[in-house]
Amino acid sequence: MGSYSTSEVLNAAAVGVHHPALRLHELDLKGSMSAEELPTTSGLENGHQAPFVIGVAGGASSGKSTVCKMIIDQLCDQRVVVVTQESFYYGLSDEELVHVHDYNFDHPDAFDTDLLLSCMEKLKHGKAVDIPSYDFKTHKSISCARKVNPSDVIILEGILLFHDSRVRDLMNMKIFVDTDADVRLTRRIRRDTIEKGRDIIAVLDQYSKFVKTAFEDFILPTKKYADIIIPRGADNSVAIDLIVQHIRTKLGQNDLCKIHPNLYVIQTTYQIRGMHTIIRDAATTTHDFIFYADRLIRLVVEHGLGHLPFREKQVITPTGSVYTGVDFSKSLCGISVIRSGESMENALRACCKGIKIGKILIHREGDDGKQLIYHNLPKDIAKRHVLLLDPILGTGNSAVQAISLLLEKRVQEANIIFLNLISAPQGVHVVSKRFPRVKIVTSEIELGLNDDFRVIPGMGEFGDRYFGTDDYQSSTPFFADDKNRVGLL
Ligand SMILES: O=P(O)(O)OC[C@H]1O[C@H](OP(=O)(O)OP(=O)(O)O)[C@H](O)[C@@H]1O
Ligand SMILES: O=c1cc[nH]c(=O)[nH]1
Repeated sequence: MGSYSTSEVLNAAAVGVHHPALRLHELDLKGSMSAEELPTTSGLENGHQAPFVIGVAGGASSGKSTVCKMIIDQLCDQRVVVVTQESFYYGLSDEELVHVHDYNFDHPDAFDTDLLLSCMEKLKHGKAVDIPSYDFKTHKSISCARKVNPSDVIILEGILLFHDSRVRDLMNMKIFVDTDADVRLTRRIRRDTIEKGRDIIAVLDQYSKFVKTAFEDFILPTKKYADIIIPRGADNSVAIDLIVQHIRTKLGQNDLCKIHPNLYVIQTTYQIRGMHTIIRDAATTTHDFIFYADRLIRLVVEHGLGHLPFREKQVITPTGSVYTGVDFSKSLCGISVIRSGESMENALRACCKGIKIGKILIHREGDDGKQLIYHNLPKDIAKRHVLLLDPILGTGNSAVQAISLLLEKRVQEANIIFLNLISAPQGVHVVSKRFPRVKIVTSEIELGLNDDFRVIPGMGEFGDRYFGTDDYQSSTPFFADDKNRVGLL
């Protein structure tokens, strides 16, 4: 870790001052989103938003893959895929194999760049692709070896990625990992002799014959195309933090919490991403959908409860010691928005013994209009903190109807915590603008809404999938014996 803080470097960059932690060429640091620039339907094509493509180039053993890994780890709440240029090595012919030591693997002609371009074109248009794999032992290419799905962020990594202008043109951000030649050579010797068991003379021979000259002739000249040059590669964590901040800004998701301080997105983990992957998959059975939605709901409910006020409380432990803790808030209730919100009642009951739960029914008229048609709320609701339950925040119309009713019943705006599984930025914007003191707790922020006002990527019609009333899963049994799970409509 260098001795510079991220904000120090950002400030330096923002006012155009050179900072030694990174060299900025064209990085647009003024790109943070205002509320008006939040993703809208028009920014999305058939529900697909073009991925952010990052190119990471630099000499062999410069630490490119470690830089990529650090970026991926920090972007763990985004869908990120890495595509390596090495996957696009041409396989060697029998004749080339005989003279493999004379083959220049560091030359631009060693790569099937046309195939790389066609794969990237598909990924950029939101289509899954089959990527080849190159076997470093046999020097053969295996076509269609790995399926890569479209993602929010695509990282392209390789020594010669900036050599071909068509490949460069694919990239939203170009990073050059600039590591000293002696460090690269030392790493190469260590990797090839210790990890690959190769003879040191052969390694040095290849280095001086091909690797060094290719770096000077083809790789180094492409450094000028980089937007960001990272000195010291993966050791430069300040530069990597900055890059991640910039990507987040461009994706426009993290900023939502800055624009709306009432929005709380639960800290993601790979477990949470895994659960989301299952419930978002159209092929998931009703049984699995319920199981994983329930797990996620429980996490959101627990997180939401953490926003309730508390009083300090001391207890005596079995060892006779004093434990200073807190006492749960007692005056609360849940209000579920029929019917999808009812799926969240069990989790709330499991966390808050004996909690009162009221209901609100909002009727959807057409695709956008909503009308409140029924409610049954605790009589003393005005004195309570209210956990409003509805797994989907889309346009925000239903939430606005529900919250308006609660305010009519004299619930304090600051006493409302709206719990949901997924929130579209549009809904967050609408609810927060109208009710800035209502807290919104969610597990993921979505890309936006489609032309039918459905959340995308979303999970389809939540109520139908949870209560088993959707067409494509109608043969799957659901919990007809559980009155909470048979919708009330
Ligand atoms: O933010 P909005 O655009 O208003 O969308 C969100 C609403 O849509 C869903 O209910 P839906 O109307 O699908 O009814 P259901 O729960 O009965 O299936 C969801 O449970 C919300 O209530
Ligand atoms: O995408 C959406 C929008 C509203 N309600 C849902 O269940 N899904």
